[in-house]
Amino acid sequence: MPARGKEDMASLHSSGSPAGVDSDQLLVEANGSTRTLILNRPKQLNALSSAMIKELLRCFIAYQKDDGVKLLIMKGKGRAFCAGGDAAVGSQCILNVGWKWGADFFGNQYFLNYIIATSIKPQVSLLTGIVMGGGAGISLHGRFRVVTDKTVFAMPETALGLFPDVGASYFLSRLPGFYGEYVALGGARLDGAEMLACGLATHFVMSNRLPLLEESLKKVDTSNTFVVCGIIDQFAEHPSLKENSSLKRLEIINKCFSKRTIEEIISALEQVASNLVDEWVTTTIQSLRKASPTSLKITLRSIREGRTQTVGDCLRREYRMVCHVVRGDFSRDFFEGCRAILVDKDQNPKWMPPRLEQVHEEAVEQYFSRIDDPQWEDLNLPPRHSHGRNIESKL
Ligand SMILES: CC(C)(COP(=O)(O)OP(=O)(O)OC[C@H]1O[C@@H](n2cnc3c(N)ncnc32)[C@H](O)[C@@H]1OP(=O)(O)O)[C@@H](O)C(=O)NCCC(=O)NCCSC(=O)/C=C/c1ccc(O)cc1
Repeated sequence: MPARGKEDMASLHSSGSPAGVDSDQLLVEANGSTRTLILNRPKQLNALSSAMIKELLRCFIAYQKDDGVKLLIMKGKGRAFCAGGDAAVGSQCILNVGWKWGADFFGNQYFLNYIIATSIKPQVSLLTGIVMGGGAGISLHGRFRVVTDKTVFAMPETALGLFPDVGASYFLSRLPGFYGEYVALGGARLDGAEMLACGLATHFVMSNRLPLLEESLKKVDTSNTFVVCGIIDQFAEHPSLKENSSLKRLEIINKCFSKRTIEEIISALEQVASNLVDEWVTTTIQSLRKASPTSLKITLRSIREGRTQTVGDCLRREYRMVCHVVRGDFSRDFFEGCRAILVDKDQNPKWMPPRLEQVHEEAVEQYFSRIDDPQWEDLNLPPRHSHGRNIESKL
């Protein structure tokens, strides 16, 4: 993985396709001083390819220095905003080319997440439809996150043998109480109203009004966030939480997901289930039982560490973790998860080790260590000013 100490784009095109090839996967519309970036792989639910990540990075870096660009709008074509990194192609490339392909893919993606988190130009993401994994990474670090009545958000990586990355240990660990642990471990799906209430989203707009909002935003000629916020406010609504919303169970979530270990979390949930008939508790226990035991343990530690770290620290730590995952150093659950969920689609992954008690503390510890390879380097992120904690719960 090349160092990223400078915002140097030369290395970004060294290992992938030449600039311009696959460029239809990301469309860019210019209107005055706004740029609309459109993810354009609707058949794959806009899953992020290596080419898309490089092109997004090129755009973001160019816009930071371009006085003619004042506002960025990000959206997806079709029924999804973005269902994550392209794990189907990615896992095959890693198997065929080697783990360094994966390290390069994730290094570029996390660098993009960092540039977004520290961007001096405001970004408005129009999050309608599916927003998962890498899709959250390219939007939730930005200043404005607009959700709709059609938004379905999740960080489902523990079901895939991975862990919530793209800076999720930063943005999930800042949610109210232990809601972040709940969302990260069980891959729970949140709707637009829930995202707004917990602070992942900044605005809720009905999906049929998004085209009008977009037209208004395209006329913006300033980077002033108060002005941009004022425009979105004109379209925004304050939806109520559904009766079965997980946010109405925050007391239970805090009690159970604050436990020190996964085993204790599950046992606390089982205790609740024995005294309360609530489908939500049963579903939550089932999701945890179905996920990769290794993923669950490294995820819990990642979210806990993220609570006190900067976004850059979180991404650097996640990069170490993901390099161990793609090397298959301690477990090959990621490859098995991609096979079961995205390639063969039998939905029946065989995790190894299969049981929580077989994932020992020493194995978890190793995911947080440097990679034992003389050519490997930590993710090198340039010092930049973050626009800070912008997760504001409305509970
Ligand atoms: C619930 C979904 C989002 C929608 O379900 P659906 O409405 O029934 O639609 P389909 O599942 O039929 O999806 C339509 C198409 O999009 C494809 N797709 C849908 N998400 C994806 C997707 N993340 N990737 C690659 N094709 C996809 C999906 O395989 C399918 O392709 P095809 O069968 O050829 O029509 C479902 O597709 C789904 O669970 N997707 C996986 C979402 C997910 O776990 N995302 C976050 C984790 S992804 C991640 O962490 C990345 C890892 C990665 C690791 C290494 C790398 O090198 C690169 C990346």
